[in-house]
Formats: sequence, C-alpha cells, structure tokens
Amino acid sequence: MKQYLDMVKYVLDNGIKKENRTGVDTISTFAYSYKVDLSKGYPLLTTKKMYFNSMLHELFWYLSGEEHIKNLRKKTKIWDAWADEEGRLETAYGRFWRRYPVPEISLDGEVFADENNPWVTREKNGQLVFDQIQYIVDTLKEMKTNPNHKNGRRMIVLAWNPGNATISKLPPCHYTFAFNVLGNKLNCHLTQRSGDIALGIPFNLACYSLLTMMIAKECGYEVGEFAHTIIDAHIYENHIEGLKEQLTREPLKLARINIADKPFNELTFEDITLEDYESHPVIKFEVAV
Ligand SMILES: Nc1nc(=O)c2c([nH]1)NC[C@@H]1CN(c3ccc(C(=O)N[C@@H](CCC(=O)O)C(=O)O)cc3)CN21
Ligand SMILES: O=c1ccn([C@H]2C[C@H](O)[C@@H](COP(=O)(O)O)O2)c(=O)[nH]1
Repeated sequence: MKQYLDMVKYVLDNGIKKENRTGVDTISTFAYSYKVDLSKGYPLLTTKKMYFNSMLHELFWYLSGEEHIKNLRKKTKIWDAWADEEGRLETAYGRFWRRYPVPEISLDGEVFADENNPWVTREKNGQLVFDQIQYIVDTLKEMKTNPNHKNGRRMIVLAWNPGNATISKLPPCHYTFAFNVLGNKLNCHLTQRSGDIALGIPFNLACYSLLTMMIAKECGYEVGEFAHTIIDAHIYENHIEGLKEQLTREPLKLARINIADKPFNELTFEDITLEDYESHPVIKFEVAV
C-alpha cells in the first residue's frame, strides 16, 4: 500500500527524536494524514505478513463491548501486556463504543438521553450507558430515506472519557471516528492521538477499514474512503531497520474481504473471510510497553 510506505518514508525523513514513557525513543512527526479508497481493495499491508486473525479478533472484541480481555486473550496475546492476571483492563475501547456512561444529573437547560432513548440502557449495576455503534447503524439507515437527517453530520463515536483516560495505564490511542456519507458512499475518518507506525497503525488501518465495509453493507451503502489522522505519528528506534526493509519491497495486489449475508449484530469471526491475500514475509517488531 503506497500510502503506508509514503508515511513510513515521510517519518523516517522528517521525524524528530523524542523520548517517551516506554524507554524506547521514537522519531516523531505531528499530524500525519492519509486516505485510502476502499473500493480499490482491502488495505491490509502486503509488504509484510499481517496477522489478520489477531486483528479480526480485536475488532470483534471492540464490538462485543467487553471491558476486559478474558475472552480476547484466548485468541490473541496482543493486549495481554496491558491487562492484569484476571484479564482486567483499565480502559477498553468496546466499553466506550457500546456502553458509554451517561450522566443522570444535568444542569438547568442541559439535556442527556434517558432510558427512553433507543440507544440507552440501564446495566445491572445501575449505570446508564449509550450504544454509539447502534446509533451509527440506525442513523445511516434512516439517512437512506431522509437525506436531511438532523444527525447526518453528527455520526461520531468517542472512546475518550477524561475521568478514565487521564488516569489509565493505557488510554485509547484511536479515540474518535466519524462516518460521512457522500452520494451513496460511506466514508470513515479516524483520529488517533498516538500511532506506532510499525505495529499499531497497520492493525488500526485494517480494523477501521473492515468496520467501514461491514457497516456499509448493513446499511446499504457502497464503500468510500478511509481517512486517518495520526497526531503523534512515530517510529520506535528499534523498528527503523524493519521499516526500511519494507520500503525495499514492492507492494502486491490488495486482498479482498467477504462478509457473510447476516445482520451486522450477528456477525462473528467466522463470517469474515480474507481472500487472495499475498504478502512478503513476516517482519518481527518488538512492542514497546
Ligand atoms: N507500543 C505499542 N504499540 C502498539 O501498537 C500498541 C500498544 N503499544 N499498546 C496497545 C495496543 C496493542 N497493539 C498491538 C500489540 C502487539 C502487536 C503485535 O505484536 N503484532 C505482531 C504480531 C501479531 C500476532 O502475533 O498476532 C505483528 O507482527 O503485527 C500489534 C498490536 C496495538 N497497541
Ligand atoms: O491501537 C493502537 C494502540 C496503541 N498504539 C501505540 C501508540 C503508542 O506507540 C503506544 C501508546 O503509548 P502512549 O504513550 O499512550 O501514546 O501504542 C497504536 O499505534 N495503536
């Protein structure tokens, strides 16, 4: 994928050396953006072998709304370093995607959705929560018959909750995304505060591109573009050689994705198949914890 290789080259050429909490320095750039046209194929990197199954388990974990990795860790180890022995995690994306806490006390004149709202439920522990993914799916369906939908430019999912994020061991990196309809095409824009270009970004790109394809299918849209803005876009120093190796490799034809004919909420791991994926060999990168 040319856009990825361009980003790698840009950060290698322009990055500034920076220290960070992990003890492994990075070369960093500010606010790198790129776009991919999803109608041209599925943007899974071909210049190294990608562990598609780990990414797919991660996406279904997000969609499950689980706040822990008790189930995910049976499928992939990629989140183990940030959880405790029991599989508990201080911050989990899916918890906020599908169960974002809603306050029950408001100021004079201010509104918050209550239990009568279609996306709000009360959990067993008494907390009111909002399902942002269902809100997106329902709104996109309503827009088919009502292009002037009041929420047509308000299709936002937020994973950042300051009261959690600012004290968490690992707050969300990809913390907000927005859907956008143009013609009959569904676009998605992801904002990421911090991006590990060798390890995290290829997963994030593949994950949100697939999510966009799944939602487009459910709601009757063609796939449009995936756009990604990475605020601190960095390469860890011990990843430089592996990324330089990738730059010498010629990108191969993009793979395709097949999604089973099932309602979005019933899709499981087995319903998504990766077709015609060919790649250059694996490159091992060590993850900075
Ligand atoms: N420093 C850092 N980089 C990240 O990308 C990252 C974090 N931390 N913390 C939270 C999550 C966990 N993520 C990870 C963690 C590990 C891999 C990883 O090891 N990937 C390997 C092998 C995957 C596998 O064995 O299935 C790869 O080659 O992609 C990828 C993403 C992304 N995130
Ligand atoms: O999905 C993800 C999750 C994490 N990352 C990277 C970005 C950073 O290298 C680290 C997080 O460290 P912070 O100090 O919290 O920024 O993980 C990613 O690229 N993608």
